[in-house]
Amino acid sequence: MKKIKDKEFVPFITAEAIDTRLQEMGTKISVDFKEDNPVILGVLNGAFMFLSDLAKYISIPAEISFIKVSSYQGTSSTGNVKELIGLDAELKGRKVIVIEDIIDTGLSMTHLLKKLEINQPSQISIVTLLFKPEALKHELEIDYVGFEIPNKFVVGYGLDYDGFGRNLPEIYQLK
Ligand SMILES: O=P(O)(O)OC[C@H]1O[C@H](OP(=O)(O)OP(=O)(O)O)[C@H](O)[C@@H]1O
Ligand SMILES: Nc1nc2[nH]cnc2c(=O)[nH]1
Repeated sequence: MKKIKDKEFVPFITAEAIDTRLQEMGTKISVDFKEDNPVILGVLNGAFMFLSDLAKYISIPAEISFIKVSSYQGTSSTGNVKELIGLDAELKGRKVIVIEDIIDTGLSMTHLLKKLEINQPSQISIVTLLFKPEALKHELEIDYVGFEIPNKFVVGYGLDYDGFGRNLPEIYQLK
């Protein structure tokens, strides 16, 4: 059991299970983008730990950068998504790989894709560590999913509850 602020969380995905899955994902991405010099864009804040660990298993030349969009406060969606900030890589004609920690309703990713498309990349692929199929409200084609999970709030491994819990090396589920 893990108490974060006022809520209790139970262990859900171990650090070992995450590492094993990241090896598989990194290997697949390395094969699929071998010739492409892709631009890998991590979505802050949540994806910082996922991308830093995943990147170690990506063995091909790739540009890595981070961008930021935010829509969540506490444990439920506020529905309003902020602007995209921090995009410094040239995307025109390039293959872009977007790295998210979680796709829940799909609102953030839908919004982000619209913003990225303005920059005319040749392709955008979506990678997410966690995906809640039951929560999805916006149609999305997700190319690489680490774990499909039930529609329950999770923290750890980059994911926060009110800013806390991101540093936990494993993932916990709301009790
Ligand atoms: O599919 P959705 O329902 O839109 O939810 C997913 C989004 O929520 C989280 O970000 P958040 O806005 O909490 O920002 P953070 O990454 O800084 O924690 C997560 O990183 C995704 O971007
Ligand atoms: N921490 C956290 N952020 C989210 N953003 C969307 N869904 C979630 C979730 O389950 N946990």
